[in-house]
Amino acid sequence: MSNQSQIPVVVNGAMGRMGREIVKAIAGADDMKLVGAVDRNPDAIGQDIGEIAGCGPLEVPVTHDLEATLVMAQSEGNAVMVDVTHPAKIYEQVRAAIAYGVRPVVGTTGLTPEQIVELAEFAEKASVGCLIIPNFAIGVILMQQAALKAAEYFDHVEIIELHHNRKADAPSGTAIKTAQMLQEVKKSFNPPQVEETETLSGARGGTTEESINIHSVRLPGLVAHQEVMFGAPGQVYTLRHDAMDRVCFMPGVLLSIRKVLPLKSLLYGLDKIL
Ligand SMILES: NC(=O)C1=CN([C@@H]2O[C@H](COP(=O)(O)OP(=O)(O)OC[C@H]3O[C@@H](n4cnc5c(N)ncnc54)[C@H](OP(=O)(O)O)[C@@H]3O)[C@@H](O)[C@H]2O)C=CC1
Ligand SMILES: O=C(O)C1=N[C@H](C(=O)O)C[C@H](O)C1
Repeated sequence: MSNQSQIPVVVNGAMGRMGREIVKAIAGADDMKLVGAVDRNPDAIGQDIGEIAGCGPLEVPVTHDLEATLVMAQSEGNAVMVDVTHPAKIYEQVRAAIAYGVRPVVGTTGLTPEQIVELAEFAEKASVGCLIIPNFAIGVILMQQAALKAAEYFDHVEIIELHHNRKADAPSGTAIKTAQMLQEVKKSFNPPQVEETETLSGARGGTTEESINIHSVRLPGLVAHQEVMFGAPGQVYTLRHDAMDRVCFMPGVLLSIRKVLPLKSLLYGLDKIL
């Protein structure tokens, strides 16, 4: 495919676990070209991100200057920024990308519901497409859809998410999105059966607006896993997804890059573009 018709993509957080995998996936996609690799790691500045990611030279040096990279990407036209960084800076980074007309595909989790609403309003005003995707793995979307079906029949549900212990945010963006999706059945989950006392604070996990308890486990050795457990008298129905390798997220990342281009507003969740 000619360079002209390739989608220019910036990866923010390119040195990270997800960032490196995404760099490789873009390098292997005929219809995309990596034009920028941003990371805050000072040791990597100027190094070729292709060499770092292990897919050979791409002639894209790592930079810490997101704004300059967005300006350059804007001049390419129809550009996309994939963000896989950290909850602390994500809101400002997505706003900046929208302001420069570079369409954000946000893998970074930790945005508050209020921030998502504000970004949606900003994207709409700017007529710039934006995707916030708490989980790029198709198996997770299937698990969420199965959970939505089960929620029609079960009134009691809890979510257990398990991740590696380098994860900054808890609970996971996936667990929050799963609980939000169950709102669609319009019922109040987990009606109390007894008056509960926590003798150890947090023992029952965090409780969402939907009255769903979320429990977060962090251990080395884990990658990204989630269980949605439904209970009813005499039965327990458990749905589980295991991400064994970050490669499972890459088809969803590439799909999101392609699907964000024609959008003029913000969509939240991979299910919205399947
Ligand atoms: N949507 C999905 O399917 C998935 C989402 N994620 C999410 O993606 C994010 C990244 O995860 P992961 O790759 O495991 O994390 P890592 O810590 O491995 O990578 C994050 C990278 O971004 C860098 N970084 C942090 N803040 C900034 C910033 N403001 N600007 C530029 N670079 C920055 C980090 O540098 P340093 O090392 O110096 O901190 C690091 O190199 C998390 O929010 C995670 O929840 C992860 C997997 C799947
Ligand atoms: O930090 C991670 O690793 C992951 N984060 C996302 C989340 O918070 O849901 C997606 C996936 O679970 C991996």
